[in-house]
Amino acid sequence: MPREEARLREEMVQTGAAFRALGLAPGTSGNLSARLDDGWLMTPTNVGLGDLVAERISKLDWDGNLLSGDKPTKELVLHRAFYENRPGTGAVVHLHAPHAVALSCLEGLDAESCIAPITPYFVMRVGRLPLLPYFRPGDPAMGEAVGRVAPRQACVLLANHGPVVSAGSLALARAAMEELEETARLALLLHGRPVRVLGEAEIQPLRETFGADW
Ligand SMILES: O=C(O)[C@@H](O)C(=O)COP(=O)(O)O
Ligand SMILES: [Zn+2]
Repeated sequence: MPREEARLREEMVQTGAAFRALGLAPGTSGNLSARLDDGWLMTPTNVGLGDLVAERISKLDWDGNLLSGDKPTKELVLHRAFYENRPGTGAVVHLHAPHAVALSCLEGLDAESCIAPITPYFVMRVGRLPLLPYFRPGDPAMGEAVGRVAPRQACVLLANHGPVVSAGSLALARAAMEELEETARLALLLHGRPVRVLGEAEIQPLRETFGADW
């Protein structure tokens, strides 16, 4: 096995365990993927992210055919939507992180960006967070909807389901996901209160300096 593939498998195991330890991956929810030179690694379906085994992680070719490992996540279409529509995507993470899931169940969210720019770090790590409609998990239509926004947005929130984050690497996707969850917690804490959000003049230099995915 190529050294980079072996390294990525280990990184997926460690990342899954970290999400579980943080309480962001309850039960068998959530899935991770990472890009290889000749396809993708994806977490198997129905396996807790805290219980991943490196050799059993699914390896797929660019057509989505299983090359080795266990049956892949049912959200294959969701992950592919980012890889195929967002150049530079090196990893995709979907979790049922509790505050982000709670937020995804609220009525009346701004579908263009359902968390306001309340802190600079959210702007730098996540940027805008479009809310997509509810889809049954694994629904190919969800992949199509994600594919339409992926060229412009690195992260989305699926209504009544949870967040999906793409980034250049698994480490960056993890950082963005943790920031998204923390900001969702803050947004819920602040819900119903008058909130000062960052203005365009404050956001612009953050975009320029950190190249967030806007
Ligand atoms: O919500 C779902 O069913 C999936 O999105 C999920 O989080 C876990 O599915 P698998 O990756 O197929 O286990
Ligand atoms: Zn899910």
